[in-house]
Amino acid sequence: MSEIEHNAAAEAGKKTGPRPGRLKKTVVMVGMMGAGKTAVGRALAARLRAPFLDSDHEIEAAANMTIPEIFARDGEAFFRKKESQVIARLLAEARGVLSTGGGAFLSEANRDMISDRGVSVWLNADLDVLWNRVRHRDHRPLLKTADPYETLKELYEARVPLYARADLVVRSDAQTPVEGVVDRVLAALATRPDVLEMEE
Ligand SMILES: Nc1ncnc2c1ncn2[C@@H]1O[C@H](COP(=O)(O)OP(=O)(O)OP(=O)(O)O)[C@@H](O)[C@H]1O
Ligand SMILES: O=C(O)C1=C[C@@H](O)[C@@H](O)[C@H](O)C1
Ligand SMILES: [Mg+2]
Repeated sequence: MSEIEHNAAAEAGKKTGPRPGRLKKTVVMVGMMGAGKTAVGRALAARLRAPFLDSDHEIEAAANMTIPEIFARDGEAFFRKKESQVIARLLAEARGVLSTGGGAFLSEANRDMISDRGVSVWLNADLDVLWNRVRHRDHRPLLKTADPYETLKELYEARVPLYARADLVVRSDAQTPVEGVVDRVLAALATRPDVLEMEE
């Protein structure tokens, strides 16, 4: 068999292997800002042909304000209340992929809702990777401090033990493109027939 034929056969073989099928629970992406919850969640939903939901986006749409505007006008506690309400609504409404905001999984009530109706996936990235992804953007109000790197580091260190309570952990590193991280999430979900049916 020529190399081209061999590659074609390998491709065809891949297509006949088990493929992701129906979602039985909502896949909930959790983790730090910049981990890729939105980018990976959207691409994962497309691969699963499932609805994509993003709690930050839904909060902004419902308030007709941006997240920095909500923090500035109403404060973080108000934002967190809205975030919990939106997550409850999205978990009840659709079965799909739900990307949360970076602080959503810190609340015990949110974690309980998520584990009742979904499966949580922590996208875990090293601090320097997170920093490189968030440093040039200014739409994250918690990083509007005199030393945003230090703030990100403090948030990271305080939050890691809580993110670690997620059902599944997937690495989101600097070398792996979004679709590669999606492959890792799918591989993790393939170990959970209670969440994702696989099709021959
Ligand atoms: N694996 C990756 N490879 C390259 N770029 C990535 C990867 N994952 C995320 N990014 C980029 O990093 C930036 C931050 O990603 P994203 O907005 O998805 O993070 P997030 O976890 O949703 O953050 P937040 O909690 O603030 O909503 C985006 O510009 C995104 O395209
Ligand atoms: O990490 C956080 O606490 C946040 C992350 C973003 O997704 C937004 O939800 C908001 O900027 C707060
Ligand atoms: Mg996001």
